[in-house]
Amino acid sequence: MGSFMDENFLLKGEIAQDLYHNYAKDMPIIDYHCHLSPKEIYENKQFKNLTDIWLYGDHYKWKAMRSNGITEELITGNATDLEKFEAWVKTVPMTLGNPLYHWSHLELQRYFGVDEIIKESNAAVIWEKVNASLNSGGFGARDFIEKSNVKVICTTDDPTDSLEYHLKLKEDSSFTGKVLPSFRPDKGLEINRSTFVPWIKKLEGAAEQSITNLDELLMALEKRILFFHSVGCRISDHALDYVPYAEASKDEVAEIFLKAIGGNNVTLEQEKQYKTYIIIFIGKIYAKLNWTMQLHINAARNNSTRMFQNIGPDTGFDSINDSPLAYQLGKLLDSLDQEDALPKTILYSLNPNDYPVLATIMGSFQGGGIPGKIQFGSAWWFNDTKDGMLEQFKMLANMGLLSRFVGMLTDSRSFLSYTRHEYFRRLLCNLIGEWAENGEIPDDREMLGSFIQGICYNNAKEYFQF
Ligand SMILES: O=C(O)[C@@H](O)[C@H](O)[C@H](O)C(=O)CO
Repeated sequence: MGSFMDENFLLKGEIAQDLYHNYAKDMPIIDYHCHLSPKEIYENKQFKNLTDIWLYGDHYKWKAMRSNGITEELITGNATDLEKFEAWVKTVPMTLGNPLYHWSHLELQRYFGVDEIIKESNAAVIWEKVNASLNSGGFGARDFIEKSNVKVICTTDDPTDSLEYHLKLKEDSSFTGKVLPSFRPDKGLEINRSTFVPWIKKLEGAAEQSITNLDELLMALEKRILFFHSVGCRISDHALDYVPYAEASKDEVAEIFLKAIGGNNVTLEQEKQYKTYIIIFIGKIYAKLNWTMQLHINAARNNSTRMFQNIGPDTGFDSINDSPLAYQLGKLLDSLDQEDALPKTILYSLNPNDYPVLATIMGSFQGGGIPGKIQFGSAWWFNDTKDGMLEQFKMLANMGLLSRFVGMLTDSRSFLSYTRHEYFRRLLCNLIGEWAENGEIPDDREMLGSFIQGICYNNAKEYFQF
C-alpha cells in the first residue's frame, strides 16, 4: 500500500505511473479560464501570510468551513489571519473525500515543501514554515505561475475593462508568460438586472460613444471585441444560468433594448429574445476573429439573499441549476451554424445530468477542418472532483473524442490552484493506464503518451492559437 499522497498518488499500476511521470507531469500549462487579477500578476503581489494566499477569495474552502460549523467571522469576517488559518486547519480533517483535502495538501507540498498532514497539532509548524517562505522572497504571484510552468493565463474580464494590466504585462519583458483577457459580456446580457443600465453607461465610456439604441449598442460591443482582440484576447466566456433561445426581429429587439435602458423591466420572453439576438451577433464576430466561445451553463447563483447582500457574489452560496437546455442550445448553435458563423465553442454545464446532451450536441456541429471544434468542457466547479473529472473523461470518450479534449483549467482566484492540473493529469493517466492494463487499449507507450500530452497541453496550444 502506497503512503499518503506519495509520488504515485492516484496512479495504480506501472503504465499509469509511466504515463504520468514520463509524459504528463512536465508538460506546460495553458490555463484558459480563471479569475486571477492581472494587476496582482503585474505587481507580482507578495503575500502577507499563509491565510492571504491560501484562504482569501477561495470560496471552495469557505463553503467547507461553513459546513463544518465555523462562524462567518472566521471565514470572511474580522477575525485575524491566524485565527482564520486555525479555523481552516480545524476543517481540513473533516474534508476527507472532498478534493479540498487533496488540493490543500498538494498546495503546501508543491509550493512550500511542507509535507505535514494538515491538522490542529501541525498548525503552528505549517504556519511558521510557510510564512518563512513567503517572507524570504521568490514567493510572489509571478513566481507561483513560473514555478507551475504556466505558459498562458486567460483572466475573466468585463468588456468595459481598460485591460491596463494586460497591456503592461505585454510590454514587460521580465515576465515570460502570457496573461490574456477573456471577453465576458454577462452584464450586457442580463437586461433585467439592476446592473444593466449602469453597465451601458460604463460601456459608453469605454467605447467612447453614446448608446441610445440597439445599433449603437452593437457598434460598441464590436468596438470592445476588436479592442480585446488587439490586446491578445482569443476567448470569450458566458455564464448562461439558463440557455436562452427566442426568435425576434431586429426591430423587436431594438424595442426591448429601449424599454430596458428606459429603466423598465422586460418580460422573460423579451429577455430571452434580447439575449438570443446579442449572443448570435457577437458569436458571428467571434467566428470571424477565430475566437473560442465558452458557455458556462446551469449555475444557480447567490442562493442566500442575506449573504449576497452581506458579502457579494462568488462567496460560496451557489449551486447547480436544472434548467432545460437541449432544444435551446441546439437552436442557438444552429442559428450561427446556418450562416457558417459558429465559432469554436466549449460547452460546460454545472449539472452532470446535462452531460449526454452536451456531448451529443457537440457532435452535431463539428467540422470546418478543426479537430474538436466543439468541445465538451472540463468538469466545472462542483464537478471539479475525482469522480466528476472521471465522469467527464468517460462521457467525452464514449460520445466524442477524448483525444481532442483541450483539457483542464483552474477557474480559480488563487495562485496555488495550478496543482489542480496535476490532480487532473494523475486521474487522466490512471484512467488510460487502467484501460491499457485491462487490455481495452494497446499498451503502446508512444501512442498513449502522445494522447496524454495532447490533453495536457498540445491540443489547447493548437486549438486556441493564443
Ligand atoms: O466563471 C464562473 O462564473 C464560475 O466559475 C464562478 O466564477 C465560480 O466562482 C468559480 O470560480 C467556480 O470555480
